[in-house]
Amino acid sequence: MTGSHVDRAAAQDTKNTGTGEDSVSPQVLIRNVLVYGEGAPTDVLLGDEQILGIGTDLDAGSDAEVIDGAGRVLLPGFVDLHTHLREPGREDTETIDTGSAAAALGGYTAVFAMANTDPVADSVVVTDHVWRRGQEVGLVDVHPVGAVTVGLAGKQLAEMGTMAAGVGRVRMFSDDGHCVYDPLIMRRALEYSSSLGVLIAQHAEEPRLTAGAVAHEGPTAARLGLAGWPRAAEESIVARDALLARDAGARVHICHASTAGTVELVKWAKAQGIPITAEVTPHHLLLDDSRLETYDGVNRVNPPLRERSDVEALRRGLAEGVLDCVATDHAPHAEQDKCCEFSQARPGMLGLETALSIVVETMVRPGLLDWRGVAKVMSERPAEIVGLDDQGRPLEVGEPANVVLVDPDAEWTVRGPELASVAHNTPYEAMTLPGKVVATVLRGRITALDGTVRPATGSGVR
Ligand SMILES: NC(=O)N[C@@H](CC(=O)O)C(=O)O
Ligand SMILES: [Zn+2]
Repeated sequence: MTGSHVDRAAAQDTKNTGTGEDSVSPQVLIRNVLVYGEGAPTDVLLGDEQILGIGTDLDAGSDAEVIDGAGRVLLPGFVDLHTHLREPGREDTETIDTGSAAAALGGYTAVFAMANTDPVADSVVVTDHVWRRGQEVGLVDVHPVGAVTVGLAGKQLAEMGTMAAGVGRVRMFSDDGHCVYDPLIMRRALEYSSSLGVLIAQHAEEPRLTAGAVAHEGPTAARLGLAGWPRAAEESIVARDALLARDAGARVHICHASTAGTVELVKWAKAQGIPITAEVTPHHLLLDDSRLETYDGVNRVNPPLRERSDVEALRRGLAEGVLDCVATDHAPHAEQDKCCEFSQARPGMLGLETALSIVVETMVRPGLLDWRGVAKVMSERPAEIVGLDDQGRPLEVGEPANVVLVDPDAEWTVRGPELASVAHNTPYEAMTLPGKVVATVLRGRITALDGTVRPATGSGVR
């Protein structure tokens, strides 16, 4: 049994024996905070399930932990639709424990753990394990993503229905890391997903166009002698899948949009009424392929860092709502898999603990998003896209007590070894970034405060 369950049982006892106001058990009082960064400072009182009160001079009683919210912004807890936690299989790079810690420190109250583990999450045994382990750790809701095809091999549909019906209630399926390339398989997956009420998330990469590719196809890769990944490899699949979704009457979600053309295609598809959604990663909002000059493997990622014009288009697309949300594509890799020659380095970079700061740097500071906009792209839209009704909810009395407290003015310097992940492959090493998560609260329980994780009692988190 997890600590949070124990806490809830204790709170339940209080409810049963207490009287009147005492019967509610407040856990956390945040004083003088700007809700969504707007209006006048107010107090927010969180119970073990719900937001109990928003107003001035709230009285929490002696049980509650008080957090100073002055100068800080309160948002709904973040939801990440794209996280690689590497358990089972590569626990030398990340585990559900360490990844959950990174998520809590990054302000997340729910993450979606991608299926490219070993064994692949193509069966209910694996997806239920991921969910259960996440609940035991108790720092963030770890929703398993199921594979679309058996072994991510693209040949045969996985048992999506069984995974959706399991304890882990899989809501999203993806072969991420691989594209569901065969259009017939993709069409069947979309048809099946719409009858199950689940979502297919596509890693859009036309594999014949990217064979051997390690970097964005452009002048930089040409000069550095790196094999190029053309924009068309992504865009052709985005266009194809929009059309397949239209015909199937199914929703499709585009993982890690990286080109200006993808933004245009998603915009076009939405204008046709096609139920398409898309995410963008923090690294594609900040970094471009000039990073490759050093041949440092830390900058290798799929899809690759593009050109400045793509970065600008992605920012605009996110600001305008063409791109729906930010997803980290947190992808831990071992030192030995990153330090080698650029072309040999594994693609992927850490993202959970730095996502908010990159969004502040690329979207808030330039005036492209206000804090309500940040709540939309990091909490509300991702929760809506996967149909989570307990996350990304408005900060109102009676809504779930899943929140993140942000210091918009704090600056911090990123040091890979200080991050909670087992692996250290952050592309922001030694960079000073704006905006810091002060506290994360999941169902009224503080999971991270002032840069320290608060393990649930008995969770076994190290
Ligand atoms: N993004 C990456 O470069 N790598 C991801 C897979 C993926 O998201 O495509 C990984 O699992 O390492
Ligand atoms: Zn991917």
